[in-house]
Amino acid sequence: MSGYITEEIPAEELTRQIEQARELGDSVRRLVTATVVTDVGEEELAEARAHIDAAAEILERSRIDSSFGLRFNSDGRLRNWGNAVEGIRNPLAPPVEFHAEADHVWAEFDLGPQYEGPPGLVHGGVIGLILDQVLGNAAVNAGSPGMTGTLTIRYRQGTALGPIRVEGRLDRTEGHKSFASGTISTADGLCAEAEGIFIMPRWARGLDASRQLGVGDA
Ligand SMILES: CCCCCCCCCCCC(=O)SCCNC(=O)CCNC(=O)[C@H](O)C(C)(C)COP(=O)(O)OP(=O)(O)OC[C@H]1O[C@@H](n2cnc3c(N)ncnc32)[C@H](O)[C@@H]1OP(=O)(O)O
Repeated sequence: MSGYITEEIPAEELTRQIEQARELGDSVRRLVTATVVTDVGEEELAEARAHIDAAAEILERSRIDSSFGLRFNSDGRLRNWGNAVEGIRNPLAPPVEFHAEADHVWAEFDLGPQYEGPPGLVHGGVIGLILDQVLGNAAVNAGSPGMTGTLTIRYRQGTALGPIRVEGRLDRTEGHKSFASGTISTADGLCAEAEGIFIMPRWARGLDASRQLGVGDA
């Protein structure tokens, strides 16, 4: 399967690259938020756009031919910088930093105005995106990774934009299938709950366990 890449970047250099990636992602995330809520006049919009286009031209001077993929470094670190939920260099990702406990994974983070669906509330698709990842990570954390086969979401109440908490856990496994569940909540209480079936695909069943993870730690 393409997109799974092995690298040998010296540890110190990789640490520096990770810092730079986070900084770049954070700067563009700030830009995305500012773009949604800006109220400046026509002249300032034109000025900002010229700067943004100039920055894009610099970044485009050299680029990889595909998406970022999943990169395994020789020191054991994994990079999934393009991941839509936790990719540090992906400005579409919040990004979410998951914490792994013995029996569940969790994260707390803010969803800004770029994630709006109904006015003031998080878009339902964004909720699905986040629940997919947290349930998937719960399966990974429990040692039973897989790709999403089925994801069922119950939206209990609107999720206000701002701080949220997500949790996921592996409930049971059955052959190549992992059954996981999880929630999204805010200060208003439980907002959405999900159940998912994560399946180790046929093509991955013979691979080394580290190659089946599909999530990065950087
Ligand atoms: C490398 C890891 C990355 C790990 C990635 C970790 C990160 C997770 C977070 C991100 C998650 C994603 O976004 S993943 C991206 C979104 N998902 C996808 O693109 C998946 C697309 N679908 C597929 O690739 C495939 O259909 C699979 C992998 C779901 C299943 O195909 P398969 O590999 O051929 O499996 P197969 O042998 O037929 O079936 C195995 C068992 O699962 C059942 N089964 C098959 N499909 C489904 C289904 N949709 N929902 C329920 N159950 C199903 C079968 O009945 C069978 O049960 P039995 O007879 O054994 O009882």
